[in-house]
Amino acid sequence: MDKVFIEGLEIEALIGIYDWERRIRQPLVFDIEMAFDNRVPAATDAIGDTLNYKAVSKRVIQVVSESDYGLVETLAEKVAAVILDEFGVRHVRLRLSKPGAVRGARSVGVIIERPAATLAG
Ligand SMILES: Nc1nc2c(c(=O)[nH]1)N=C([C@H](O)[C@@H](O)CO)CN2
Repeated sequence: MDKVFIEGLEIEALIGIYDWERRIRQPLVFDIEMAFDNRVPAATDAIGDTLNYKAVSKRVIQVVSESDYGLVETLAEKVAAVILDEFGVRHVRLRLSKPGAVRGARSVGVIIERPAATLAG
């Protein structure tokens, strides 16, 4: 399956389980891979036929900027759900990095893969 990806999308967020983290905003970095059949936009050369990575990026920035969670797991799940629900994506792989969270580590975080919910019946 083809993919559309967004790499290294840095967004400041209110995130963390400790008191000091509730008082600041911290940088998060998103790497997102979305399954999409790119043959149609390749044939038409029309932006309207694409999974528009700029539109997805803008929506992710909005969701993350307005979010307020303790765990990166919770935020990753929320962002994945928005991509699947609002952009008609059938499968998403999302890596959420929290650089600087652990001294000595370049980064920490989570990687999740979620298929779109299949309809019963
Ligand atoms: N699996 C996780 N472990 C930790 C998280 C998290 O969100 N998921 N968060 C923290 C703290 O907020 C940390 O980032 C502060 O340095 C610790 N472990």
